[in-house]
This record gives sequence, C-alpha cells and structure tokens, in this order.
Amino acid sequence: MGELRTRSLRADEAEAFFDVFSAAFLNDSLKSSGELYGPAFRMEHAHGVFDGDEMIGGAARLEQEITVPGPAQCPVGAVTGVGVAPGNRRRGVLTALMRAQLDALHENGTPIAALFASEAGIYGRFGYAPASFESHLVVPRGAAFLPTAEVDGRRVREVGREQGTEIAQACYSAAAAARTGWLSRSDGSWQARVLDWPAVRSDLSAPRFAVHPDGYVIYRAKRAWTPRGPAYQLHVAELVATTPQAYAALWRYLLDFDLVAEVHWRKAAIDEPVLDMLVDPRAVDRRVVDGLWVRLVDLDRALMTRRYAAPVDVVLDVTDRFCPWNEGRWRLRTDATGSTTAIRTEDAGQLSLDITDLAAAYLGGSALAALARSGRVVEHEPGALVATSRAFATDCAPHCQEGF
Ligand SMILES: CC(=O)SCCNC(=O)CCNC(=O)[C@H](O)C(C)(C)COP(=O)(O)OP(=O)(O)OC[C@H]1O[C@@H](n2cnc3c(N)ncnc32)[C@H](O)[C@@H]1OP(=O)(O)O
Repeated sequence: MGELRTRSLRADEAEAFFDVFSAAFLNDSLKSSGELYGPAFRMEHAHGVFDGDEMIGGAARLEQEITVPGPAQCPVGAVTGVGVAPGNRRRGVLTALMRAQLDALHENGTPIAALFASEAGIYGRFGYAPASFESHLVVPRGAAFLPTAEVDGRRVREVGREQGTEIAQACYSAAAAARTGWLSRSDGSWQARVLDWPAVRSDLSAPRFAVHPDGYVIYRAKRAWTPRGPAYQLHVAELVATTPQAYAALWRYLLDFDLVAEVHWRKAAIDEPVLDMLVDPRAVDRRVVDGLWVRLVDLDRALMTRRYAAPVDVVLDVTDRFCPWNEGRWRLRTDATGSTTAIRTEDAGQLSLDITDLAAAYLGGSALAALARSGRVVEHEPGALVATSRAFATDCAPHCQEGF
C-alpha cells in the first residue's frame, strides 16, 4: 500500500467520486448518483484521498445557509457523500478527509459544518455532536383532532411535480428563515429532493405533491392490500405550512385519505405540533433519534452569529482536539440588546466543556445543564451553568427535514 495523498477534486473527477461513494455504501445504483446530486454541489468543494492514482475516499460539501436561534442565517458547510472504498478502511482516510474539509471551511470563514451521520460512532472524534433530534412518527388514519385545532377550510389539491416544486420552493423559503435548523436550498438541492430516482424510491411511489394556499406536503405512497382490506401507508418527505390552520389542513388531508391505514413521517420535529392536536396522542408511534450533527468550525464566529434567550457573561474553557484554534478560554458576553462578543481571555474559566458540548447546545437541541448532569460540562463558579444554559435555550426544538 502506497502513501496517501489528499486534495480537492476537479469537475472531471465526478465519476470516480461517485464510484467510491457507491462502493462505500454497497449500492451500485449510486454510481449514477452524479445525475441526482451533481447539480447540488460543486466538485471543487469535494476532497478525495488517493493511493497512487486511485481515488479510495471522498467527501463533499454543499455551501448553504442554516437558520440559527434568533432567527439568524449562518453559512454552513453541509457535509455529504462521505465514503471510503472497502479494503481501504481504518487507514486514516476519513481522518484525512475531515482534516482537509475542516481546514478549508476554517480558511474560507464558514462558521459551522453539519451532516447526517450514517453511524453515530463516527463523527464525535471530529468535533461533531447531535444538535437536533427527529421523531419517526406513525399516525393512524382518522386520528381525531382536539376542538382547539383549527383547520383552514380552503381546499388541499394534488398537483404535478413541476407545479408542486414551484409552489413548495416559494413556501419553503418563506418558512425556512424562521425555523431553527432549516437550510436554504439551491435549485440543485430542490432537484435532488423532488426527482423520482430508483435508488431512493425503494418500494414507494414517486413523490406526490399536495398543496394548500399556505403550505404543501410532499409524500410517497406504499400500496398494501390485506385480507382485511387496503392498508396503504403515506410517507411524508416534508410538510411545510406558514399558518397553524394550513398545517392542520394538510394533516387532516393525510389522515383522511381513502385506502390508507397509516401516515409515516421519519423526519418530524420532536415537538411537532400534530402531537398536541390529537385527542389520543398515545395512538401515535413515536421514536426519537439524532438528527443534524453540527461542528463549530470557528467557535467565536459561530457563537456571535446566533442570538441568546437571556443576557450572559461567562468564561468558557474549551477543549477541541481536532481544531486546536478553538481551544482555550473564551468570554461570551451578550447584552439585553442582543449584541454578542466571543473573545479570547486570560480570565479563569467558569465552565469547562468540549467543542462537542457547544455543538450540542448551539441550536438549542441539548441543554448545557443536562450535559453537566452527565459529567460532560463542569461548572467552576456557582450560577454560571444555569445562566449559560438558559441563554442557549430556544422556544422550539431545532429541526432539520433535509436528507443530504
Ligand atoms: C455525512 C455522511 O456522508 S455519513 C456517511 C459515512 N460513510 C459511510 O458510512 C459509508 C461506509 N463507511 C465508510 O466508508 C468508512 O468506514 C468510514 C467513512 C465510516 C470510515 O472511514 P475510515 O477511513 O475507515 O476511517 P479512519 O481510518 O480515518 O478512522 C478514524 C477513526 O474513526 C473510527 N471509525 C471509523 N469508522 C467508524 C465507525 N463506523 N464507527 C465507529 N468508529 C469508526 C476508527 O476506528 C478510527 O478510530 P481511532 O482514531 O480511534 O483509531
């Protein structure tokens, strides 16, 4: 085995990149995924690791914006397409890719990186932590709403892909800017989201679009006939509404669908409003798993981009094994006007924590006070923990219904 070299890729290396990606996921149909994902990202933003002339590992990133608490928009490196060809694993290929990628984001001033992890044990060592959680919901057909749920009576109608995408794009952009954890989307990302692509279709129908004047739902159907009758499933890809009444109308539409036994949504928020609208919330199957993983690339930029729930003045003593430029003591200070500074200080640390703890708390997904109970965050000055934890808290749980 030769010496490994890591470098950014050229546009003409897309085929080799997607070959590695498909080999890594043991899925031959991903070889053609360049068609699907190609328009979403630029190959020059991807890195490859080479053994001689052979590409044996790759990692890409999309340059997008994420809504952070405030709400405020923050540039994010959305990491995707990470894979190392079988037979080349545990040689440090991923480590080299993460090194190159985080150095590039640091150099170009992108404050945070984010990803969905295939396996939860991989990314903590590189400073990532789960920053949002998602619910897998299964709601039975016909589930009744409480009288407090007001359903907008205007009609929900089915439209084709082209019209549906146009309506969805406008509605999504209006909603995303206010929802912590939602990402901006390029035309390429939209294309990847709405195409009917066999590799991701599995046993589901092509995406279907149902629209309302103030919202939309993109879903796929799974047909099933049983001796007791039809038992179709509807699988929600995303449901977006700009008013609570439209949200209720879209859910009512799904829950009252003929032939259907269950509505599934794998990427619902953990505080999804439908859970508070049902007469019988126990009828819902709900499983919570990690969602978006975040890495603070530049701690100071990241901390200064978001807003805080309360004024705070605290010295954080931070460890960061993989990005040492974040290590050390930082004074985070916000005032009642929302003005925030995060600067290096020689003062004694009031809280000791790792960069992964700040990532976990960054969008409001985990409380620093809870992380302290697990021993990850240590308080050195009484009162510092509660004050800082409250400042990081958000009204609604962060959520990200992307799948990159
Ligand atoms: C954002 C995304 O795209 S997520 C998709 C990630 N890709 C996949 O899951 C595809 C299948 N898996 C792979 O391609 C590879 O196994 C990868 C990318 C997960 C790991 O690549 P490798 O080159 O083997 O990793 P590398 O040798 O750099 O390992 C670094 C460390 O991570 C650990 N590690 C690597 N993979 C895993 C894993 N799946 N679970 C737990 N630990 C892991 C290694 O043991 C090593 O630990 P050490 O530093 O204590 O020795």
